[in-house]
Amino acid sequence: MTETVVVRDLRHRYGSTQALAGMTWSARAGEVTAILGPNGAGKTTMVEMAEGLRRPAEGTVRVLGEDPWHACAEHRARVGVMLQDGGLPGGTRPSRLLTHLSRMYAHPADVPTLVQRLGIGDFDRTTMRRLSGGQRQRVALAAALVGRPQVLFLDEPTAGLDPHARRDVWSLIRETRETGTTVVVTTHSFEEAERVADRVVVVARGRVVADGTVDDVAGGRGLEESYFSLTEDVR
Ligand SMILES: Nc1ncnc2c1ncn2[C@@H]1O[C@H](COP(=O)(O)OP(=O)(O)OP(=O)(O)O)[C@@H](O)[C@H]1O
Repeated sequence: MTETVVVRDLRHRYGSTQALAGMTWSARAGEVTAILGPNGAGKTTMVEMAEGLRRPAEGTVRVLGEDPWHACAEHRARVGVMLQDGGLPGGTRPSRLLTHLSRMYAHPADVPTLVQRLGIGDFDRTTMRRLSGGQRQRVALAAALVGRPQVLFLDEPTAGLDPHARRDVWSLIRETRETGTTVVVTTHSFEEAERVADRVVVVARGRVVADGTVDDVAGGRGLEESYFSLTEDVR
């Protein structure tokens, strides 16, 4: 299987904080890779580098074979991004925004289908700024999917969602993987990792401390227990 996201020996400091201390992992096409790790472990910093939003001080990132920092518009159109804070304009209504975004792509997803799958129709007459956190989260996910990306980065996609919405998002993630997309999900939820991930990367203090299938990392004692022993010294 093709490795479509490759992170090699990434190092990065913010002043005296060593955010990344030699981070190495990769993700493959048609698989969901979950990145788990305590607050401050370096997940967001690393994902921002893979998205081309931040330039690594040292090390390399390749997404679909290219350096995301120097990538052209065509490359960026093949990568879907869902950020924690959404970054979506406040004055528009969800479907209008998604239709607008879909016109930026040559082969977009069908907006009414996305709206229906993510239950956006229930609040589609409300402007973005008046939506609840969970509703905004669903629109942010739809915005990441609308270009039918080959690589999809999801930063805590179900944080703050109710159980029904969480289940819908998980099935959408699995369906997206079935189309051959590489999905990279950062999460604090063991349940999420167990339900959607093919591979799990556990990070702590800017390094990978475990990497493999969910079963590999769980090591017969459950993902949660294994995670606590892997990251014990961090707190
Ligand atoms: N812009 C910044 N300036 C200074 N320090 C930063 C900046 N961004 C992150 N850091 C620090 O770098 C470290 C890694 O942060 P990062 O946000 O990458 O972690 P994370 O694993 O995504 O955490 P969380 O689970 O809380 O989202 C933390 O110690 C954080 O305080």
